[in-house]
Amino acid sequence: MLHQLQLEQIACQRGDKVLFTDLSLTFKSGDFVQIEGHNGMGKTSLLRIITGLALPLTGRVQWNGEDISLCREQFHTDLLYLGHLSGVKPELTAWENLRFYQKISTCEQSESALWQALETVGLAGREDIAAGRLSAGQQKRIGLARLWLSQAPLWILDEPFNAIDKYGVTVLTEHFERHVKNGGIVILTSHQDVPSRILHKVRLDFYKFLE
Ligand SMILES: Nc1ncnc2c1ncn2[C@@H]1O[C@H](COP(=O)(O)OP(=O)(O)OP(=O)(O)O)[C@@H](O)[C@H]1O
Repeated sequence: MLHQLQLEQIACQRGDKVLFTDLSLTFKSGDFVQIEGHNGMGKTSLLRIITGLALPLTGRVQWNGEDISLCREQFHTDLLYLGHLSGVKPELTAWENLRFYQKISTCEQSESALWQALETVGLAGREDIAAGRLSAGQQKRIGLARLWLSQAPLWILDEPFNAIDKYGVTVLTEHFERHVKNGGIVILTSHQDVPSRILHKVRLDFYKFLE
């Protein structure tokens, strides 16, 4: 199935400040997109609007032709959002964190897939240590391991490469490319260069609100 995410004339306000206006974009199956912009430009705010976690000042977000507020359940089945903190619970081990994710989402449910995901992100052998006692990069990898379990077509990722080493960035990027080649959509923010030839960039500065 082909998917489409459409942003129509989005304006975003945080506090008393309008960050950007008139943002209209369409993302389709096969799109791998990086949202670019300086610190504080509104990248995280935009991702939160796209996921439905925040409301735009004006405009609307549509998933497969329907407003996301009207197809909430389907949209959340189709979406994997990893925010800055990736939702990792520090008191649970890597294994328990992923098991919890399997329980609460429509994703690959088998235990062998869980072990494979841990192995792929380099956490095999550390699966029984509480996440809070792992390094920042290892904690980040627990969150990212979900990308190897997820069956959601739409991946929205806020700074997925933060704290990830160079080899990890390559492995992740290849995984994103595979996902979009299989009909998925990947939208991410990153302050570092993403080593992909199929990546498109959207500069948020172009939509900056000018007072
Ligand atoms: N809870 C909040 N209340 C009011 N203003 C906020 C809040 N959170 C963020 N902001 C402001 O909104 C603006 C955009 O923040 P946002 O986190 O979306 O930027 P960003 O582009 O993702 O930044 P960075 O590159 O530093 O991660 C910033 O100026 C910030 O101060």
